[in-house]
Amino acid sequence: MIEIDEVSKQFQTKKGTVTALQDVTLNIERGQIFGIVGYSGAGKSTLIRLINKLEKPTSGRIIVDGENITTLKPQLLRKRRQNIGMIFQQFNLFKAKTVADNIKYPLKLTKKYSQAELDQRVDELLQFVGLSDKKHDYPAQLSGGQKQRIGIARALATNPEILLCDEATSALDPETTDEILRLLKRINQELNITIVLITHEMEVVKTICDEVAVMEQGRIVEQNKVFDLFTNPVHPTTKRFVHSVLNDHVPKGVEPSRKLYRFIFNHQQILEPVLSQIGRKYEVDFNILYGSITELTDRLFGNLLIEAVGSDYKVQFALLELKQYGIEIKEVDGFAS
Ligand SMILES: Nc1ncnc2c1ncn2[C@@H]1O[C@H](COP(=O)(O)OP(=O)(O)OP(=O)(O)O)[C@@H](O)[C@H]1O
Repeated sequence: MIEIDEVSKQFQTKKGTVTALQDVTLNIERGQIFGIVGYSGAGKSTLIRLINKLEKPTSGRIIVDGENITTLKPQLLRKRRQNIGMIFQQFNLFKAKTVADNIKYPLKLTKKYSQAELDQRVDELLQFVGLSDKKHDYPAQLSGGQKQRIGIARALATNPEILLCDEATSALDPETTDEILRLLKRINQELNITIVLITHEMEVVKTICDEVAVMEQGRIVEQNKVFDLFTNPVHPTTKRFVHSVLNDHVPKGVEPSRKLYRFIFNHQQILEPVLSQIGRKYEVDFNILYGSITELTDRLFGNLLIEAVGSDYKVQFALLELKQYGIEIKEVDGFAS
């Protein structure tokens, strides 16, 4: 649905040329919630702003719904933009307009609707985001979460097929963040809208994304389905992001001389008491030092830090048999992982 093809973007500044994006290629399929994660300055905002041509690429092509938007004439571009809604970290509501007028704004630009139709659409959207009672309020009378709901209602007004979210929950507390993420999930599932979101918070990716690209210094350093990226991160930056939410560190006070392993397993094995069975068979005690079971895109992901106590060769046999159950086992060498 969205193809970003070898896109680079440079900004000319007083201090010289800044390269914000370098040869970025990305394919975002219809119906997905696609996350783009990276630290500050990685190029996320620039990338998302290219999708609705708020920025123009220096080179490369951006194809949305089969159409090259990089070469679109202004009039057609205005029309195509109605198909792409956008929400922002700071909500970007018009302070002097009521909630209803904020939501009507993009519809009025199209000049296609009667007053009665505008009012009906506002009512529908307010009901969808759960704020029907705020219709005549001004943004200053709303909480952050409510402002973002209105931002979302406004972005959905023209019935877009794509919703771009620029750090949409970064200004919100964790509870409100959860509410907004649940609303985004509903938008994706009930309205079948493809969502592209940028964030520096891996928790957001973990909660709602299907697929994710990790950015660093203007490049995509890794891209994968969320489950695969969390269970098997490859690039050091991805590992740092993943570790930030999985808390899979070695607890303080564990001496480096002990035999430690990281066990990674999925839903199937969680149900089976393989660890105790195999431990008994080979006279190996498995001590769980740290464990987490995380839900990722509706699948469970188990991650245990385990000490194996037993003679070396029996431990090796036990580990071999555990691997046959599909458990991935990594030796934790000097606690570096
Ligand atoms: N309009 C601009 N003019 C000059 N440089 C820019 C401009 N926009 C972005 N940049 C630079 O491009 C690089 C990428 O910025 P961008 O805002 O896309 O990153 P980001 O990952 O979204 O970071 P943040 O989360 O801090 O916004 C940075 O070095 C930034 O300073």
